[in-house]
Amino acid sequence: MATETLTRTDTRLSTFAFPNLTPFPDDVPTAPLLRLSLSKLRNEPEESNRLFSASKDLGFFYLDLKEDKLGEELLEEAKDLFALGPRLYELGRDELQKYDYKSQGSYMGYKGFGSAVVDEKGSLDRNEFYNIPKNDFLGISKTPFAHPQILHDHASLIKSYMNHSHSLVRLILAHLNTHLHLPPGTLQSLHRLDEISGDQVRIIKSPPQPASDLRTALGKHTDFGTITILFNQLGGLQILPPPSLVPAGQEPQWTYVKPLAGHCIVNLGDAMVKFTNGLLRSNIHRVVSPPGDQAKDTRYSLVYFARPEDDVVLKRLEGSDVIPELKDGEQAEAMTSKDWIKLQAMRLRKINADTNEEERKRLWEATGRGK
Ligand SMILES: O=C(O)CCC(=O)C(=O)O
Ligand SMILES: [Fe+2]
Repeated sequence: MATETLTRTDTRLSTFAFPNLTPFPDDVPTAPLLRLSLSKLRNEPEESNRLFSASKDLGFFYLDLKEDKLGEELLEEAKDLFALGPRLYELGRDELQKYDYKSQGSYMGYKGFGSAVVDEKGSLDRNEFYNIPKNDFLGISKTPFAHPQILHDHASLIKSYMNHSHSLVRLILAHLNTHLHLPPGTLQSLHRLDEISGDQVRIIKSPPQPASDLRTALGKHTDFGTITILFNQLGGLQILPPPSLVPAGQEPQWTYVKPLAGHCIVNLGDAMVKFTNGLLRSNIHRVVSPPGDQAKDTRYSLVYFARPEDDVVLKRLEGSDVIPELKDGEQAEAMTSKDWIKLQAMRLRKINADTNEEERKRLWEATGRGK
């Protein structure tokens, strides 16, 4: 009996800790994300109120996944996908480049290292990532892309992770739907698992940077979709807090989000801002070199992006007395989710080896993301 308990405890520890990684330094300021619990969210109305507050104030929160069946399945699968990451990138950049579908107008598949603009100076990114489309892995696409064999070898893990992430997203949407006083099921009906959308799993790799030349790995942005579920093990993610959360008289400072074992980080994307006419927040964030000694480690990061179905028009939702009205004379935008995500995902990747610095600066300027 004692042995059985010990074994079980050991397994749990290996799931919830960050083994073999340099700890996050304790002298670095960290962002004040609310810490919510999935198991409490299911039972306690106060936890649901905190979720709504976090979605309005910062648009980012931690979600403790422990002691919940869905949560623990996600933690287990996230751990397995973190183990898959290095094996995927072992294929090498030349091999992975075959799966870059930019020339076909798609952001799915591989994005090579240093192939997107990250700031107003026209600097290039310091990461590579692979976007695994839900459409392809759940068999919804009529014309799936080719993907590396190692992803197909782990298709059941990837599918299960997509299913579970999507369930978590729909649970969060159900809470938001209630607080927004929308007709029952409104948000969920725009995010059906089996419909074509830009949903994807992203596995990111950022190698250690030269200590004398630390740069932004992933440029500042808001996420374009609905809800992002993020697993971090090393620091590097930073948010710029909104003025409402900064003490009077101080300027907002980029602040690290400390990864917490057993938790995911949840953030809201632009679609939620458009659906709620600005009531909910999609906060600006970026990825830089991890803090302190963590900078020497290779950083992997795992993301699930949930986005509205392709045909959904991103505009204020009807039927709520909580969502602010459009101002007099203000026109509702009429872009579909498909067009919005594609525009945002591709605009900083419109470069090649010949694109000079001036052109890269202009591309950044055109995004309106500022300095
Ligand atoms: O790697 C991270 O922590 C964040 C990644 C991110 O913001 C993104 O891929 O949109
Ligand atoms: Fe992001």
